[in-house]
Amino acid sequence: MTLIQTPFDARSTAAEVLAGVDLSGKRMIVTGGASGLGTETVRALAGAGAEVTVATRRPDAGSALAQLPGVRVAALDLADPASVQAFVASWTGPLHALVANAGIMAVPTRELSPAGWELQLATNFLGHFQLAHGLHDALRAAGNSRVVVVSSGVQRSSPVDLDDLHFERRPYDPWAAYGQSKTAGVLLAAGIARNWAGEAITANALAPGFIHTNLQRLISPETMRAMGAMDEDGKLITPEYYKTPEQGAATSVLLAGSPLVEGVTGRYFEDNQEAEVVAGGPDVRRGVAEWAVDPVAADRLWSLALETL
Ligand SMILES: NC(=O)c1ccc[n+]([C@@H]2O[C@H](COP(=O)([O-])OP(=O)(O)OC[C@H]3O[C@@H](n4cnc5c(N)ncnc54)[C@H](O)[C@@H]3O)[C@@H](O)[C@H]2O)c1
Repeated sequence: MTLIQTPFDARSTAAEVLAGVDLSGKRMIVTGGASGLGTETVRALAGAGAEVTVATRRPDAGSALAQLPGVRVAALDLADPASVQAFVASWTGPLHALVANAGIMAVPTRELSPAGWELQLATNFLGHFQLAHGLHDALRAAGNSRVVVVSSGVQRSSPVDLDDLHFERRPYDPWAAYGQSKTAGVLLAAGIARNWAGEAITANALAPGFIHTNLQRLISPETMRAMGAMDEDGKLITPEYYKTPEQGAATSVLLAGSPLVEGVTGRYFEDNQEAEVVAGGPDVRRGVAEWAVDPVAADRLWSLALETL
């Protein structure tokens, strides 16, 4: 399979990726759009003319973005099925792109969502699964639509344990739970590509790179120091390999709006390029793990997630 290449690289910004692209008339949703990468994703998509809904747990946090032309803010708590249902019920008309960007990382102890699911899986994967299914008709109605799943390089470290999704049988580990939820995101894109093929709905996943955002707030200082992102006095350092939020949002907007990936589906991107399939492992630095694009795992996870609807 030939990997898809674009003229952009790790340092390209979201605005650069969409330069000259006209998204007027396109209706898009960015979950978790009121902070970090989501905000830059919203800015770039709206800057290219799209009508963007910022789906956020705290609508007041999106009030500055709501001043931008074409941007509106709506309440959504992905961990709460009733909130997802209410968001879906309030949506009318077609949907051209759903950017599944919201996420939480490394919750220190095992927490459960209102439905009794492990919180990182519930937020990062199951909530987006429910949202995509609830918006399926709207995606179909657009005639040509895209689902973009913001995953992470940690998909290379953690397969999904299909027999113990919620850490009921194995000891809870904050990183294994985050990694599993991000692998599940890649499998979600694969599942949509497989199950909704023929409906003109494409789905792709991506890793944005490393970016200082609120996401790291639950990481221990020891881990931040080990990552080279904090000094001995607790001051944040920006290592060479970190991106700015504008660069971190670039691959999301490439997949949501660029004509360069028209019709592309079921793929995984890093730094604005499609990445190759690799054997997973904690020391692997690039690519998508075999277990994150395994069609059998995608189908099994799809079936398990359907049971939660
Ligand atoms: N920053 C990085 O280095 C990095 C690396 C890899 C992947 N990612 C992924 O990028 C995405 C964006 O993260 P970010 O770095 O901008 O962090 P962030 O914390 O700024 O953004 C995450 C957003 O998700 C929202 N969110 C969390 N729980 C939610 C819920 N239950 N319902 C609705 N919204 C919820 C938060 O309110 C926030 O707006 C995440 O999916 C994250 O896993 C980030």
